[in-house]
Amino acid sequence: MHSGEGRDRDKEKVFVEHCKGVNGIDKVILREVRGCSAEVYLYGGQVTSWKNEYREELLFVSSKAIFKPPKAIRGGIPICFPQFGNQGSLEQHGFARNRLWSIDPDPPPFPTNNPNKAFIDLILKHSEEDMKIWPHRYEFRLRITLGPGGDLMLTSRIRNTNTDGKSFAFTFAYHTYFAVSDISEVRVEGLETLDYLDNLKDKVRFTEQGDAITFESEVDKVYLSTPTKIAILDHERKRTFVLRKDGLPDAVVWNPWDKKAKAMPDFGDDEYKHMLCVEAACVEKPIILKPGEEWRGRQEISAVPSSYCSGQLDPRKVLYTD
Ligand SMILES: O=P(O)(O)OC[C@H]1O[C@@H](O)[C@H](O)[C@@H](O)[C@@H]1O
Repeated sequence: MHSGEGRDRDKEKVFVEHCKGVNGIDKVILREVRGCSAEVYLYGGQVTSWKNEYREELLFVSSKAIFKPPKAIRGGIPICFPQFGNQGSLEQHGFARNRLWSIDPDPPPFPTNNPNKAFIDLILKHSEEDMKIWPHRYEFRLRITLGPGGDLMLTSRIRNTNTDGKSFAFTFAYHTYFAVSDISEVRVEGLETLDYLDNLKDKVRFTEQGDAITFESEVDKVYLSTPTKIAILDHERKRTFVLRKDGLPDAVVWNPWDKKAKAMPDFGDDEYKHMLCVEAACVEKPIILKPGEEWRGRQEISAVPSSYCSGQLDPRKVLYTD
């Protein structure tokens, strides 16, 4: 090996480092030059950390999270596939979040002028065991990219590789747990006046009234056909998360509040105060793929100082223009 090649490889390592996480599970750390980073566990293909250039954690992971099959890791960005929630015959939120993913040896081409160096391609495929509960062949490719400005992008490509001519249907979510200072100081913009299914009321359909959404009790709602941008404003920390999505019409908003928190073994009693799930999802109308067809769903999240979004800018402009 030429020493130049070695140096290049060392440089690449700065952007993508393969190591071991909790319980010796394979983990990948993505880093960008300004100091931001993200961590991805191969177990679940799950992002478990996303930090800004000040090394502040932006995602919530429970102090009681269990990093061991069959439990999914409580926090970060679990992938719900091929079933969201309990709408179907599979375990809650499907099985992708508690399977061991692999590094994709043959990732699909992305635009060649892509300046991002901090990315990882993962893949999950049908196994003989899983075909007993979901009788389909598929390839699920997940690219996780940390942009130079610290934005975190997840792109999923799911292909039907059935050889028996059968289509399959699935629902999906990026179950993102945002870290917030105090849930009672948080506001979500972009979902007001929309229809939603209330999971706490037998999935009955309601219309959201009034202004931005705030939190004072348990929430478990699936907002339907939402705009592509949603903002989560954390007043106390003066931070706004902006979520952009593509191919994912719905958005789930979940906070378990005190009673449910106590009932979850892998979640601290008071931790509900410091998290909010806003999930880019496709729940109401399942995606149907014929053999050979591929679906693509993308989520991009960024964290900006709140002054950028609230007051100085018309929130409508932030949410509805690109
Ligand atoms: O405990 P789990 O399986 O990770 O699910 C957490 C929550 O996930 C949300 O997406 C669902 O809407 C809730 O109903 C559910 O309680």
